[in-house]
Amino acid sequence: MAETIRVIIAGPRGNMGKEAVLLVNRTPTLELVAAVDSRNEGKELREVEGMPDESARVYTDMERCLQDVEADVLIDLTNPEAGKVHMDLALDYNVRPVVGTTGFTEEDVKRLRKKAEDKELGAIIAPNFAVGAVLMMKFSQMAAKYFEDVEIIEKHHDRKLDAPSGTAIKTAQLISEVREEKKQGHPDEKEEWEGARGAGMEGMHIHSIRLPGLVAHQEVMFGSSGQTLTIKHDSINRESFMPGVKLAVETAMKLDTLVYGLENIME
Ligand SMILES: NC(=O)C1=CN([C@@H]2O[C@H](COP(=O)(O)OP(=O)(O)OC[C@H]3O[C@@H](n4cnc5c(N)ncnc54)[C@H](OP(=O)(O)O)[C@@H]3O)[C@@H](O)[C@H]2O)C=CC1
Ligand SMILES: O=C(O)C1=N[C@H](C(=O)O)C[C@H](O)C1
Repeated sequence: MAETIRVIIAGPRGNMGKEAVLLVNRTPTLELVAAVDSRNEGKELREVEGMPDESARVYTDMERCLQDVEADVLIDLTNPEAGKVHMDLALDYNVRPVVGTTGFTEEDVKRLRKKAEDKELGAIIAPNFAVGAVLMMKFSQMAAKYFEDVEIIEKHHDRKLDAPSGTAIKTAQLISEVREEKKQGHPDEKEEWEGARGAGMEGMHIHSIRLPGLVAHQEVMFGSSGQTLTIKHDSINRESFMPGVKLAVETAMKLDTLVYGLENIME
């Protein structure tokens, strides 16, 4: 039988954290050894409303948790500020971080990769754990070889803190690997209302929509003479992300570097 992976979850009451707790709870090869929350210090997780029957202790201080508990992997699903601090601390304490939290810059990723490699630890930052979303990004990268003009439209629930989404940024980065920089639209185009053309990266445009009722959705729309191509993905619940979280936790145990993006570990 495979060895059990000891997991800490940061953000267990959040939309994603809740699903991650259920994932670990139902997976025999994973063991929840602690949770890091912004409240509920010292409780057992099962005493926290909405949590399953897990005896793992809740900490409000990540460093204290890492000092007290023997763990293999930290799953972080919090917010950009906390996520960065947590990831650094996990590496300090030889715990492999699997981070779904978005809002990491390219500089953050570079610095953290160096730290993971210095410590010979696996680490994963995945802007999107949904397999379909990863395929949508890969297909968009393929399409970008044939279409120079592209607009990314990402749509999320209105509780989301960061814009553009981590997925939209990653999509633009993957496209930019195969596409020459190009200013799109009319050369004399002028934004009459600031923001009308969205955010920009190397001439690509990213539009962020936030509405109650949405979960996580993205369309990558390409256009050339006489045709458009739209590649679209929808996550209609947070369970959609969990197979990717499990894959990332298992893979982090075998790596000695930081991987940014699930496409790098999907067979
Ligand atoms: N990679 C992926 O596939 C996905 C990534 N995400 C990303 O994951 C992150 C979380 O998303 P989501 O679950 O929707 O957000 P939520 O706001 O629902 O959950 C975040 C949780 O983190 C808690 N938290 C905040 N600060 C700390 C801290 N310092 N220590 C411990 N817990 C803390 C919050 O507690 P409190 O409310 O008390 O502040 C809250 O319970 C976001 O960055 C989002 O973009 C989301 C979906 C998929
Ligand atoms: O905040 C979210 O909900 C999501 N965040 C990630 C992102 O920023 O891309 C992944 C997914 O889109 C859901």
